[in-house]
Amino acid sequence: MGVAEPLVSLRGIGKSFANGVAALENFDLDLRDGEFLTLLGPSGCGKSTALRLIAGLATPSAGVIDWRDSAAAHNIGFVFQEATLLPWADVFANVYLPLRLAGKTREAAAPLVRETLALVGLADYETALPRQLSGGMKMRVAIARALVTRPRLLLMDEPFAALDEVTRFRLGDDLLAMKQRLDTTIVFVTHSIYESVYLSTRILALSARGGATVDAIDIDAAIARDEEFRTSSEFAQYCRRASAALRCAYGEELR
Ligand SMILES: Nc1ncnc2c1ncn2[C@@H]1O[C@H](COP(=O)(O)OP(=O)(O)OP(=O)(O)O)[C@@H](O)[C@H]1O
Repeated sequence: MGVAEPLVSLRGIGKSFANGVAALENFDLDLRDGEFLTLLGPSGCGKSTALRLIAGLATPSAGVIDWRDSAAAHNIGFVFQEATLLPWADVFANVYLPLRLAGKTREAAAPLVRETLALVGLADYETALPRQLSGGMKMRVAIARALVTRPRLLLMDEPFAALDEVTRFRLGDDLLAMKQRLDTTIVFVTHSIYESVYLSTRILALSARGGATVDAIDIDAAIARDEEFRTSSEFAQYCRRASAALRCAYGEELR
């Protein structure tokens, strides 16, 4: 992958709350089109706040968010740690929801909903209710719901944190396949160094206070993300660097 133009640029972003907490101070980010960017950092360093600002769910107290393509700004997928499905609605209805809100009829939306369910491996579960699904399957529905509008940008806030490790690995692999198929840019938040190295093309390690970037780690996008990579010395080296960056991000709190 060549050097791509930023999809969105954040410049000098500050975000303070009424209680006096400054979640972000002078935060800069150029999100490259097509990248898989992971924000890694201590609890409370402002990762979720950065996602919410990019999504337009919150407004910055300072700084500028500049979109190269305004259409991309208005079609963003968001996946949270909880799948947050409508419990009374079946899988089809949950995935159809964003299209329904956009005014599409069920008939018109059906091909896209079905294609998206197939993409996440749930083609046979259209009529299942959320309570009949495992945690991993619920998360697949949440991802399908986020992707059904074919957003250029997908924001994911610790989406796999509540899942067991094997499910996490599978979902990670499938997410990469979906990303490639749909050509989606992803910003991902995790506390897992291994997950960040395995999935990302770039990791930003953010400091405990104000979200300053303590390290930006580019991970060769050409590397195939598979078991061979997971057990390679290259993977171990990237993990060591990310781990050092995270220790640095915790700064004095660790001392
Ligand atoms: N609506 C709010 N009002 C007041 N303070 C807030 C609000 N939202 C976030 N904060 C504070 O801003 C700081 C950053 O929060 P944020 O959720 O962005 O961190 P995070 O890095 O995502 O944390 P975690 O890894 O624990 O999810 C925290 O100190 C948090 O308590």
